[in-house]
Amino acid sequence: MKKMNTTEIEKALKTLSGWSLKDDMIVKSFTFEDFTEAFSKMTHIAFECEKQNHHPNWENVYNSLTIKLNTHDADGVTQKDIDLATSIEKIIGEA
Ligand SMILES: C[C@H](O)[C@H](O)[C@H]1CNC2=NC(N)=NC(=O)C2=N1
Repeated sequence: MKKMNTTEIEKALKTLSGWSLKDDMIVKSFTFEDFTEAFSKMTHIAFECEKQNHHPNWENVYNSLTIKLNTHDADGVTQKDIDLATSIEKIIGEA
């Protein structure tokens, strides 16, 4: 899949909320009520990642979660990252 340029990425990020471009990755941090909620969301996200065969770089510290997405083969951001970020937004928005 083709690596997107900065203009294309910034345009795509306008369809999402709170994601930014940093070091050739799209990044967002989330804060949850507690570790149980954070890990529950991570589990849900993990199943979606398997479906899409696209996986995050992420860091969880207690109730916080930082997700960074890129595409290894393209060495940058592709539509696959935008699609996964869109799915993650949906999952986080669910009760
Ligand atoms: C072989 C397999 O398709 C690849 O390693 C997949 C798996 N998950 C992936 N996840 C992410 N974020 N980027 C990739 O390029 C990627 N590639």
